[in-house]
Amino acid sequence: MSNFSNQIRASSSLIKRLKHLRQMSSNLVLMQTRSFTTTEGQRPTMVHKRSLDILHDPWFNKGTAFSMTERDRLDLRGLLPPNVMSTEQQIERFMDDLKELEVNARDGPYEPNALAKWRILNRLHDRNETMYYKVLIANIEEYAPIVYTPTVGLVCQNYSSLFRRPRGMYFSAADRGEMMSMIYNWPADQVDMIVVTDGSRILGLGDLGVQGIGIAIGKLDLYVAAAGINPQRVLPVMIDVGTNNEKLIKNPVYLGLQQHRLDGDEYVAVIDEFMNAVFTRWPNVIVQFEDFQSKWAFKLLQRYRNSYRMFNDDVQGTAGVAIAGLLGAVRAQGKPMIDFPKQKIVVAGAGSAGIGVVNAARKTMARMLGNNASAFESARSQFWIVDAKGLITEERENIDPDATPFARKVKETNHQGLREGASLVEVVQAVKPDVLLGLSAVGGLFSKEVLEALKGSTSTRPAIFAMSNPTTNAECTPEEAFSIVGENIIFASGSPFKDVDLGNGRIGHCNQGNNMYLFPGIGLGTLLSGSRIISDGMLQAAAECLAAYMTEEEVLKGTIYPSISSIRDITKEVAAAVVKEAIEEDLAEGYREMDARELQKLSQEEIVEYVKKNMWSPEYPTLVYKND
Ligand SMILES: NC(=O)C1=CN([C@@H]2O[C@H](COP(=O)(O)OP(=O)(O)OC[C@H]3O[C@@H](n4cnc5c(N)ncnc54)[C@H](O)[C@@H]3O)[C@@H](O)[C@H]2O)C=CC1
Ligand SMILES: CC(=O)C(=O)O
Ligand SMILES: [Mg+2]
Repeated sequence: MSNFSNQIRASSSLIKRLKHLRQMSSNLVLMQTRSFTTTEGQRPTMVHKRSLDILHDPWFNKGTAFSMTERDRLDLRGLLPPNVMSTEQQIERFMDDLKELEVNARDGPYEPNALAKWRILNRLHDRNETMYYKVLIANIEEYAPIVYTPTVGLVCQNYSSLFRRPRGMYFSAADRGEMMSMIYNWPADQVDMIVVTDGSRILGLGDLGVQGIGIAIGKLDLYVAAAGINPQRVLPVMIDVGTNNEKLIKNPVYLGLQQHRLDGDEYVAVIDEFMNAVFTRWPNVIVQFEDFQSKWAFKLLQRYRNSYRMFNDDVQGTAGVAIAGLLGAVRAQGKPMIDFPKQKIVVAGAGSAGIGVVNAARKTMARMLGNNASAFESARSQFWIVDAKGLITEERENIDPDATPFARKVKETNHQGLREGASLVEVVQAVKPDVLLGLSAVGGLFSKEVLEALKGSTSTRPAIFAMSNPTTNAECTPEEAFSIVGENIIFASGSPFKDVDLGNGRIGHCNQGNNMYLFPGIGLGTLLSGSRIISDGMLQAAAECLAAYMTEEEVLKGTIYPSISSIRDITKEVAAAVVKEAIEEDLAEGYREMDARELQKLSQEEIVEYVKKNMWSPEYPTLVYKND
């Protein structure tokens, strides 16, 4: 009997509790409903979350509509693009995107499936990082062109409408004086790798302002997939100092600051503040500068490279990849690498990438010639640089200081029948180069006339590097190169192209000459060596490792770069070469339990093993709840 009455008592108290809970939840729904039909003077909604947890909660997330005071109150500052939007603007942006998708799906002005694939992959990235990277690694050949060049270019061009869930951090000109506290809004305690851009020159697509964050995200995808950097420890960063792209300034749904770019000391002060903030919070982080316009790329590199762990991928990564390819082209002619200083090289483009390549190639030649002043001078004379104004000579007015060392001397140009501003065709006709290398961002620059002129090359196997990105900016296609110059050429492009069918079972091989073969290994090697800076020697070791990766048989067949399907293996080797060089230069300070003394003791094989062991792989860990 007493048992029975106990049960009655228990169930009536349970019913009371349930009623109470139901009342509470309907109050909550009421509060939430009210908070979403905002009216002035309305009671606020209490949230027990902060930072990314709010942005990832569909109940509370307002995306770009969070006001600046809310961003400050909820630790959201820096986690969203700087432009605060109204609900109407958000809906306009969303509808634009929806309609764009319909247009793309109907007539495919670019590559409609590529963008659709990016959207699907991006959603997977937001839902489940482990699965995302498993898919990416297993299908890298198919999906690198989606998360990286060329599709990432299209993504950046359309980022204001594609933007859904924020990824990475945004620092803007309006955040001056606040960055040191903002950096602590990032939820991860440790960050190993940052890719930062100011959006001023995204691939060959020009100034895309805040939308350039897409390139930082794409590069970090390769850091995870190729170098095995833990995805919880990467951080894409956009420094929004405005944009000089008038279309974006006028676009009502643009996500960034709608003002012209800061310049001069004001600009440098913003970048300085950012560098100070990130290295204060994460002293061991590595910062890769990406797609900064040439004007700032070199200056910032010189400013920071001796005091911070940083490098500029467009200047230094591209240079290393080009050198590996140029050495491969020498071997493909059946000559030893040491013949490299005899190569005549015409370069179209004198920006961060072009000048980066000629500087590094000149140093490589000089080293092969004895590494003295006369070797350095002699190496200079192997390069002809053509920019938007034609051949660069001493007679150029207002010559860019970075190009000055390569300006041809008047007596040399006279001797060759050339002159200041000579066209690319004239230069190729007169020089008869072994190599024609394009980093101009001008699609089709290697026209029929230019390629016809290259048929006069004195090389037994002329090499064409159409390295500009994305695909439409390539200086020529492999079909044009093989059909006009001949089947015996070496061809490489920055974005992927298919091999060319030359008939009768013969294939014209299309290499991808892209800094993706080096930057992941440079970053990983620097991290695992614990080097405080990234030295020229470490970059050179990376380039030489890539050059040596290809066998004699492969280069003779015209394959001077590896297939992207082996990028994880190449990256491991490149990283090991970087670690070894850092040890030899006495820069290595160690990483975690591997201190500097332990590193010194490692053999070549042990270094490779050490690198391999520290590469993250996408496997689900067992999760256990811990109440801190
Ligand atoms: N394959 C790869 O790994 C990489 C490719 N790139 C590509 O290189 C290109 C250039 O990048 P940056 O040097 O940073 O750009 P930039 O804008 O600083 O330089 C472009 C250069 O091309 C020159 N140019 C323009 N029109 C020309 C013409 N008609 N003839 C000859 N030269 C001309 C300009 O005067 C300038 O010197 C971009 O398309 C970029 O995507 C950059 C880095 C890596
Ligand atoms: C590949 C690369 O870094 C660029 O095109 O800028
Ligand atoms: Mg770049």
